[in-house]
Amino acid sequence: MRTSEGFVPGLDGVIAARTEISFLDVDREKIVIRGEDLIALAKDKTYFDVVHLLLEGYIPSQEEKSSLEDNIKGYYSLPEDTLPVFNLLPKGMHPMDGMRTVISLLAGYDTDLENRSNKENKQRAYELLGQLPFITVNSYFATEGKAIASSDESLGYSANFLYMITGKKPSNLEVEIFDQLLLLYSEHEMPNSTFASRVIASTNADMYGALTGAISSLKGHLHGGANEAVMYMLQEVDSVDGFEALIRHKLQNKEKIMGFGHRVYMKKMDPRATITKEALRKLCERDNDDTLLKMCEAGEEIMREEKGLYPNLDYYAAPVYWKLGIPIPLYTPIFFSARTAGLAAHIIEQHDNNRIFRPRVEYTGKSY
Ligand SMILES: CC(=O)SCCNC(=O)CCNC(=O)[C@H](O)C(C)(C)COP(=O)(O)OP(=O)(O)OC[C@H]1O[C@@H](n2cnc3c(N)ncnc32)[C@H](O)[C@@H]1OP(=O)(O)O
Ligand SMILES: O=C([O-])CC(=O)C(=O)O
Repeated sequence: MRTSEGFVPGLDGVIAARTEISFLDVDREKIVIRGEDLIALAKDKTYFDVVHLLLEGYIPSQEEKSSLEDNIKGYYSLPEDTLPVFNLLPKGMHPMDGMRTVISLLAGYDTDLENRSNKENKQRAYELLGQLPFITVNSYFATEGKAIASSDESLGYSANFLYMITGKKPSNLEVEIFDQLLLLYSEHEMPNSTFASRVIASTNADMYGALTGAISSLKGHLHGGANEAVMYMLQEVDSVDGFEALIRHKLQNKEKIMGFGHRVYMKKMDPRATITKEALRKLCERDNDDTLLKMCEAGEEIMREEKGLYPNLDYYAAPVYWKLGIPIPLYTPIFFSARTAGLAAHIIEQHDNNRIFRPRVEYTGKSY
């Protein structure tokens, strides 16, 4: 819908940036990242392949990937004097708000904060990616009143991330599935959070500021917060019949069902959801219990029949997180942590070729 003055509610379909980073090619069911298809990459590449692709522009060789992992491992911990801030986070605060606070604080530890060069920005992004598992997990633990967890540097990035969350050495299957989730969440063109970060970066604000804006955006239930909402909904019942009745009841009450619909995919399945559905199937097989899969499939069926709507990534990601033993308040923080690779690429691109965002309005106020 475009009004006579050119106003498009929600900027639906409006082109807001020229980018070399990514594009959703819905017709060809591809999520194009610097010329590669994320959906194809999800089958045989890892999160760090995509981190390298996003920040360096190409899929790394095995050697380049190992050196990237080693480099990022060097940033697993935070400056010692930032640690007390975790204890100051109020109990019961959502960890997304804790993360927003800690990332904001890190700006004060950047000795070259006003440097927006491509090289310096990339270095910042790598340091943050190294620090994010610590920030994510401990923002949750602190707000739960639990002791700070430390990293295990003998483990790979995804294995360590999962280990810090659960306190158990994860199996190969668990690491593979968790890494694939990080990869799938890493970048998605111009969602609200990416737009928010580019708008902030366009004032020449620093990366920490742009990322804290993105965290705030991503927390909302219409965006990243949906994965937590999906799991709370699944927990309301414990059977396929119960879930069907719940969804029908919500639809009758004209409630939105979390995990369905998407501004760009609209009446099509998010291709990432097909992959997470498969991951859920594997975890259900491992547990010899397919209740969660059957519940989700029943919800999918009702939404297709009643609304012509399909799952987005968050719908099947939620039960996958659950099966991996991850507490629900960490679902959106993990999304943000993975997405920092894509967000950083966008912030860097904005800084490298900037014009401040400053749109106009259609005035509907009192006459003057
Ligand atoms: C990884 C991610 O961040 S993906 C997004 C995660 N968010 C969610 O899962 C939240 C649920 N989904 C939604 O709220 C929406 O589909 C959004 C926010 C994702 C997209 O919003 P928009 O593009 O503005 O679509 P909009 O909300 O206008 O929906 C269009 C129509 O479909 C309906 N609709 C859209 N999503 C849903 C839903 N999940 N449940 C029920 N109805 C829905 C709307 O009510 C509207 O119906 P109407 O035309 O009769 O009024
Ligand atoms: O693209 C969007 O609007 C939301 C989304 O799926 C994502 O950020 O992964």
